[in-house]
Amino acid sequence: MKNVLTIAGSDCSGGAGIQADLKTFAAHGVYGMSVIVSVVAENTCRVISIKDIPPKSIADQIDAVFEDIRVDGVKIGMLSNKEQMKTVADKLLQYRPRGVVLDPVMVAKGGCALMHPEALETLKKEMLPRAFLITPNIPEAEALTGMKIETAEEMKQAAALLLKMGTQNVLIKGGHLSGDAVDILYDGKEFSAFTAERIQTKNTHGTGCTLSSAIAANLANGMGTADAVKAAKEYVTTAIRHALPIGKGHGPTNHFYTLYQKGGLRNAEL
Ligand SMILES: Nc1ncnc2c1ncn2[C@@H]1O[C@H](COP(=O)(O)OP(=O)(O)OP(=O)(O)O)[C@@H](O)[C@H]1O
Ligand SMILES: Cc1ncc(CO)c(N)n1
Repeated sequence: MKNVLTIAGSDCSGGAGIQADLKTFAAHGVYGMSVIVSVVAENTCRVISIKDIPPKSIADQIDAVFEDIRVDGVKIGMLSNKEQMKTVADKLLQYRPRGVVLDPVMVAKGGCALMHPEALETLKKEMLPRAFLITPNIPEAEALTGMKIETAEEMKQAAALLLKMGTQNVLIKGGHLSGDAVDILYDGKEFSAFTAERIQTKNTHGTGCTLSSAIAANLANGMGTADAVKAAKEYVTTAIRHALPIGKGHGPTNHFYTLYQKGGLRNAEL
């Protein structure tokens, strides 16, 4: 079995962050581990408070994992501030794990900032060059490039700019545009589009976390980059189509449906 680590924030309501990542890992048959960088008191409606974990504790958690266990893949989500980013970047340089998928989380669904805006430059300089693949949504790609992105052509231009910042692959997610949900992958040589029909639902809490974790798990399981993204896109589309009407706001993605279809769950009520 492959071992995959998520470095991200905790969502106590279970729909996004570390909790979404670990559920996604389990559904992909990989052994999940977690380094918590921030405790976010949030639910499907709002963020109540954010408690950042001190950099020393983040470094210790990363050491605890790497000194003992082979790490076959890493997903990085919410990083709240510059110091946390520098700490994680240093540890990535020290341990040099393969297949780092960086989801540059900036803002929660309801509009609450999960990253301090002044950390943007550190994200660009310290984190992007350490990533095998980054998965920004449209507003994140706009913040990172300074471009306005409204069309597939502009997504491609932004992806090319992001690649120049040092990451090896870029997947810009089109969830925030209208029409089909089209994500565009750029590996420095060619662009590939991954298209899914847009599902009419308000239950989209944790979609980005689900997608990036599924990609990290697929890469760890030995898939090539485009195949890993294709399979992850199919996974997240199914997880949104069958999203759970839990909570009063944006309900979470469903990590059980694919397993259930394959007969992998008994006595589950879906
Ligand atoms: N309504 C939808 N129907 C189908 N696919 C969707 C829908 N909304 C988002 N997606 C897809 O879900 C994935 C996550 O994209 P999205 O742009 O929502 O990420 P995000 O904004 O980072 O999510 P998060 O809420 O976790 O921060 C992408 O593959 C996107 O195309
Ligand atoms: C902890 C956490 N990470 C990421 C997101 C973005 O979905 C969120 N809402 N909460």
